Amino acid sequence: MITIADVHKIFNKGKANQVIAVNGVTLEIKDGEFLVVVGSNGSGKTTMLNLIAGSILPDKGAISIDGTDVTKLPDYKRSQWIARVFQNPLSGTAPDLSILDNFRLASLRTKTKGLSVGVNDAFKKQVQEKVASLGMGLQDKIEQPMGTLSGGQRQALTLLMSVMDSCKVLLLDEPTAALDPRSADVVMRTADTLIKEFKLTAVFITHNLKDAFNYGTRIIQMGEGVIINDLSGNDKASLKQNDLFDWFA
Ligand SMILES: Nc1ncnc2c1ncn2[C@@H]1O[C@H](COP(=O)(O)OP(=O)(O)OP(=O)(O)O)[C@@H](O)[C@H]1O
Repeated sequence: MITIADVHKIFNKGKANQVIAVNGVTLEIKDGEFLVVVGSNGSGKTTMLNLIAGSILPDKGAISIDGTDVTKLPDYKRSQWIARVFQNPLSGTAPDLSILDNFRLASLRTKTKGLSVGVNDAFKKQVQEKVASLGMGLQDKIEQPMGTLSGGQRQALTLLMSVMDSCKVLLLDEPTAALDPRSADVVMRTADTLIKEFKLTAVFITHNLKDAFNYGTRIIQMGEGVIINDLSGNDKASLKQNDLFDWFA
């Protein structure tokens, strides 16, 4: 469970260009919940994600993960719980290294989920099987440098690598924004499968209302640094796509 209690974030405090990016958000994200976050540009979505990840610290309020108060912990100390996939497919992988070596690096990061670290054939076979599960035909290219792959292929592999370790929380910041519709679809379906398979708690920021409608167990809308809509369970399931468009009217 992630608990966010009355969290505030102000940039350039006291200066002419002060921005209240997050203005007192209180939110409990349950274990296994797949939370979709929508909202207009500048409404505070990425700031909220950064606060959960620890890449920025709040000015006020508290954040805990699994009962541990992480409010003052920097991001590298929160990485035992949290994996993150960014909008830019170039983030998160080493372009000059092969797919296989990128998996080796990822498996060294923490204790792995179902993959033993190694340089042997067994490790290679395990990586090939994992990569084959994406259905992108990349299992025959695992010796190829990561930088030679398309954005969609890289993003799908980044997802796979990010959930291999013992993380419980997956943060997705517009992971498909730079992808063509077909690749975006593959990446979203991969994310959905991995979230369910590893019983992850996920927070997914998107401007794509179709994805916001199709994925997730709960949806919130942010506006001017606060939560202005919050639907889960049957309320999320019975939401119509047009209702979602109306949120932005
Ligand atoms: N490092 C920063 N320094 C100053 N202002 C910032 C910083 N980061 C974010 N802001 C401001 O905080 C507000 C919220 O930004 P944030 O990126 O969280 O919004 P967002 O909802 O993710 O927007 P978008 O949909 O455009 O990505 C914006 O006004 C933004 O300009």
